[in-house]
Amino acid sequence: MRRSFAYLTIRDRLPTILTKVVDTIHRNKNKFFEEYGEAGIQAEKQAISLLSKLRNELQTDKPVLALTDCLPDTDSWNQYLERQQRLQGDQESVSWFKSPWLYVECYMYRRIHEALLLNPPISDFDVFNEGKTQGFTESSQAVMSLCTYLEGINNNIEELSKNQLFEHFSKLMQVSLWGNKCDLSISAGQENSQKTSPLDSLYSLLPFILVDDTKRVWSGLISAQRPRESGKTTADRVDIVLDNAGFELVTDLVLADFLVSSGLARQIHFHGKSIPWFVSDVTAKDFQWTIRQAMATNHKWVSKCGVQWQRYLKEGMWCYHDHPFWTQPHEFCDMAADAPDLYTTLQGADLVLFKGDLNYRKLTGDRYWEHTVSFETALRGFGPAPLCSLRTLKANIQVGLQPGQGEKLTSQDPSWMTSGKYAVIQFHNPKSE
Ligand SMILES: O=P(O)(O)OC[C@H]1O[C@](O)(CO)[C@@H](O)[C@@H]1O
Ligand SMILES: [Mn+2]
Repeated sequence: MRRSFAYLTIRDRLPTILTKVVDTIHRNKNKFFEEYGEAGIQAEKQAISLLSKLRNELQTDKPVLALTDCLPDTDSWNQYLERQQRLQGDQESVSWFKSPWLYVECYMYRRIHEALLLNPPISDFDVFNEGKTQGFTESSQAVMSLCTYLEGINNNIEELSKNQLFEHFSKLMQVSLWGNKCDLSISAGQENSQKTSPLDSLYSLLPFILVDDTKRVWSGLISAQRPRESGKTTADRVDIVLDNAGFELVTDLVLADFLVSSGLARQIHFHGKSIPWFVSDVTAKDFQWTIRQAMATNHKWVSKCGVQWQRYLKEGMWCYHDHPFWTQPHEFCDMAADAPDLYTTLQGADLVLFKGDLNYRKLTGDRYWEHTVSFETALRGFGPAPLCSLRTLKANIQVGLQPGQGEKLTSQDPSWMTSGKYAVIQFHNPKSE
């Protein structure tokens, strides 16, 4: 694994992220003092010392330790560790550099959370909050042009033909896809916002979409349409398994708005993270903050979108959920056994959109599959509902390509799988295969 992308992530990117976390906590010392007095200062010191210890364990390849906090998922994490220890033969060998990349990377974020949880006055401090809010603020131009575009569609949505609706659907899927470039984990927390209008670049980005199943996704949604109580004929529910806050979340909200206002779906269920995760992932707080922020923006169409989104939530057309499974290291083919309630929830959807790279790694079990292996094979039975991954490539894994396509890409651009420059819109319908 030396020199591999996984190795370099653990050696370089994760310690950098931890150093930034320590720095963020330290910079907020005065705030903790103002809020909690001396207890706040003690908590700050204690959390920093736990995080420094964590960084040292990582850098010196120490064994992975059991969690000591008491969250509902603590036991499950510790059982997962025991399973790894059994698989690898002994306790010592489950260490940072000798364990699956997906596991240790998820574990690091869970340990960061533990360090705060063990220091009660500051336990709900989100160490990644600043970066996420900054990501939104710095993308304001792109947010404005996107909301203006949506207003243009919504304005005469009743008059649009099926073909015109498909064109808008396809564009907004692509916007949401490219929104995934803006994550803060790949850049180790370095600013990574969207400066220009994504709509203007869609055409020139088309050659970078390696698999584009948009038409299949569309057909799936159309075939799920039924007459509803409202008098409209729509599919019932689209679920969006969110990835990053900031610009990406806005692209997802815009897509969700379009799905509802066009009558393609009656309801949208969003799935976010219950703890701060992979630097920029959406938590309930980020979700609410983004909508409030949009409402308060001094731009007619952005604030109109914000007000509409709030109304959708209030009236139940949109709902937000989180589930501890999303912040565990499990591959999604384990979901039916390890989180049956979540699996059952997803089964109620007509379509589940999985945003981002980490979700792709979990969908495909983060294995080095041959590039020509089908998406269905890599899912290994996971298929609660028709599903689609919208992912820019940021990890050494890609399935469902044409024979020779991967080799050609490697010869043209050796970092094609990790640069975030390429993307896929990859669909699987468990019901039709
Ligand atoms: O936000 P995303 O798209 O899931 O990306 C998360 C990033 O974190 C990584 O796990 C690397 O740390 C990559 O897979 C990816 O670059
Ligand atoms: Mn992410």
